[in-house]
Amino acid sequence: MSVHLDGSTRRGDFTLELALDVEPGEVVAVLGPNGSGKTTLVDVLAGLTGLTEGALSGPGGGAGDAAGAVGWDAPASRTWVAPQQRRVGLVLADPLLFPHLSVRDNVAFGPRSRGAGRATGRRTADAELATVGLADRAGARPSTLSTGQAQRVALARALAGEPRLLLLDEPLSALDAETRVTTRATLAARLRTFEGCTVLVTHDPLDALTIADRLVFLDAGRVVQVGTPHEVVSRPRNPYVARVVGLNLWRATADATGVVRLDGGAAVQVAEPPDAADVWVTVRPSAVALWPQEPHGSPRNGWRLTVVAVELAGQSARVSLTGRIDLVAEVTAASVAELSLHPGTEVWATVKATEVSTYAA
Ligand SMILES: Nc1ncnc2c1ncn2[C@@H]1O[C@H](COP(=O)(O)OP(=O)(O)OP(=O)(O)O)[C@@H](O)[C@H]1O
Repeated sequence: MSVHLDGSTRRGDFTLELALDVEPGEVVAVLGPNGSGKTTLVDVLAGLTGLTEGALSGPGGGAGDAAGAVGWDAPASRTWVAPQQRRVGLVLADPLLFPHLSVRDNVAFGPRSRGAGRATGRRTADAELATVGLADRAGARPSTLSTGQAQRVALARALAGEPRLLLLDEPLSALDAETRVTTRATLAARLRTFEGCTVLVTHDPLDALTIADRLVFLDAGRVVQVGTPHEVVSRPRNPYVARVVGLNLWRATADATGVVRLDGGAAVQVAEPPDAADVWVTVRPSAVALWPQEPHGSPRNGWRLTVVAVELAGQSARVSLTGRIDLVAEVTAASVAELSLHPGTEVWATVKATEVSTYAA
């Protein structure tokens, strides 16, 4: 049974207002800048914060009403289901394992607190630990686990309680880069067989793109874009979303002759005239070429711009430029040296018309 939220809540001056559906078996990733309301959303779903308006419904708590949705929170009708009755599993950045219990007893805690006997609780725990590759650490104390193992135990503990809604709030953010890769893979594999609803809050686009079926972007307490990873990557509709997926994005208007003019004035040559007047324009950073002087030759878009920042990552670099337009270019590390790219350097940036994509805004 799905989770359905359509409502708002207030925290001080901040208002979170959104509609969100999560289907069984679906993983929805929630992304957004700091302070956009991601944790507030998790708190609302978990029952730690109440709605001020609207309604939230989720799967029924007992085995018998598993097929039906029940109202979890609706201030107008004074409906309120307490957090412990919502069948919600929660995993945070900190695994928060009980230090005095073995790994097995940590994981058995969920089923035991729902009334399972000692033997059943331990059997459930062992089965869950096996699914996250930790069957051999069942007897260990949490203090002897690596950070990645501890987080996998936290996931097993949340799932051993057979939640209908699993909330993962930055579950990988405290891990180092290498551990993050392996833990992400374990998480993705485990979630593929989880039949309940999952909401994953993350700052990392890679988590969202590799684990989630659908992405929801929040900004200032509102949803700014929803889509599958493919839709979001190919057609961002918000500057924050474009930054996350690493694309240059502008709003623009197209006239009857097909000339595309960016908000801010610069005209852009495109290969195919857009089929709408109001459009989004995108350019991949790797499609931007940088030159010391104005290049001559094939028709292309060219602007004289000033370097604002250079970020090196391995053999490539992202170069932020400003001037007639703001643009990010991705060039080789060798070009950074050849063109002496550093804040203040003036360069020519060019983009072929065939590398400019447009779609209706
Ligand atoms: N208890 C509170 N009282 C008043 N305001 C709050 C409270 N908790 C959060 N806020 C405000 O609500 C807004 C949203 O916070 P929230 O923690 O949901 O954002 P977030 O997207 O999770 O941010 P981050 O990525 O930094 O964790 C912020 O402006 C924050 O200052």
